[in-house]
Amino acid sequence: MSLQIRGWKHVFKLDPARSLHDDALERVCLSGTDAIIVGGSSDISYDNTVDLLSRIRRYELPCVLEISTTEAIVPGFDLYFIPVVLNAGNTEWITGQHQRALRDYGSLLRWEQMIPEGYVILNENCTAAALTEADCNLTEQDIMAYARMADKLFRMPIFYMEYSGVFGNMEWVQQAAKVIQGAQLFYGGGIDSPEKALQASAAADTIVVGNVVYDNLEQAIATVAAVKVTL
Ligand SMILES: CC(C)=CCC/C(C)=C/CC/C(C)=C/CC/C(C)=C/CC/C(C)=C/CC/C(C)=C/CC/C(C)=C/COP(=O)(O)OP(=O)(O)O
Ligand SMILES: O=P(O)(O)OC[C@@H](O)CO
Ligand SMILES: [Mg+2]
Repeated sequence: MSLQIRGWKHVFKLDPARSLHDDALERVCLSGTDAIIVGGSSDISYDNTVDLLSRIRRYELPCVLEISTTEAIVPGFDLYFIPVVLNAGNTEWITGQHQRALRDYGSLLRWEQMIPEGYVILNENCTAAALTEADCNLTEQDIMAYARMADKLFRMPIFYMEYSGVFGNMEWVQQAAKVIQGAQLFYGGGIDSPEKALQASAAADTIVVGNVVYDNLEQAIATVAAVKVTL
């Protein structure tokens, strides 16, 4: 299993607050996806995160925690993604919680496991937009500025275009891919078929597939083969 995120084309995002039968989890973990991200924007607890991690650990694939609350930072993940919501209206989600976490635990961290994500939330109706009070009323130029901010100004390893719940504007994703150089472009939101997976994968480096795992498992599994060439 590879922890080099650079090579990841497809990842599933599983939500500790939602239930997934063992058989479904097995199909997800054996699907050929590059990694599992554990994360969500509401009702995430230490207990439901530990539970999901231990179930995923039956399988040999990378497992990443996308931190959404300090109360649910569970040891034992391969990597930790740390969202920084660049278009958050409330600075708690840009530096506020991060500063307090670093103040309290900064000297104990294994930095090689911590990967910051420059997030831009683009679906104004998603839970994360409400939580972070994100300004989603953005033009293409605004978004490209955020892409450059993540990539060139802050040199973040990941720029994440987050449309959680709806399929986004692929032209904007393509434009972002053109303006960033060092950062890896993650796209997530509304991928619920192989066709959409292919479209998103043509624009972004890594696609993130979430809700469809819970809504239509067959379609979710089919997104993997759509973007990953098996030799
Ligand atoms: C053992 C160990 C590793 C110790 C580490 C110690 C430690 C404390 C390290 C801290 C390092 C650090 C700086 C942490 C940051 C702390 C923190 C809480 C930061 C805030 C992160 C943040 C901005 C969260 C916002 C929420 C967010 C953007 C979530 C994104 C994911 C998302 C949109 C998921 C989809 O959610 P879903 O619920 O599915 O939503 P829908 O309803 O739309 O489907
Ligand atoms: O749940 P969906 O809409 O697939 O989005 C995936 C992911 O980007 C959510 O953080
Ligand atoms: Mg979701």
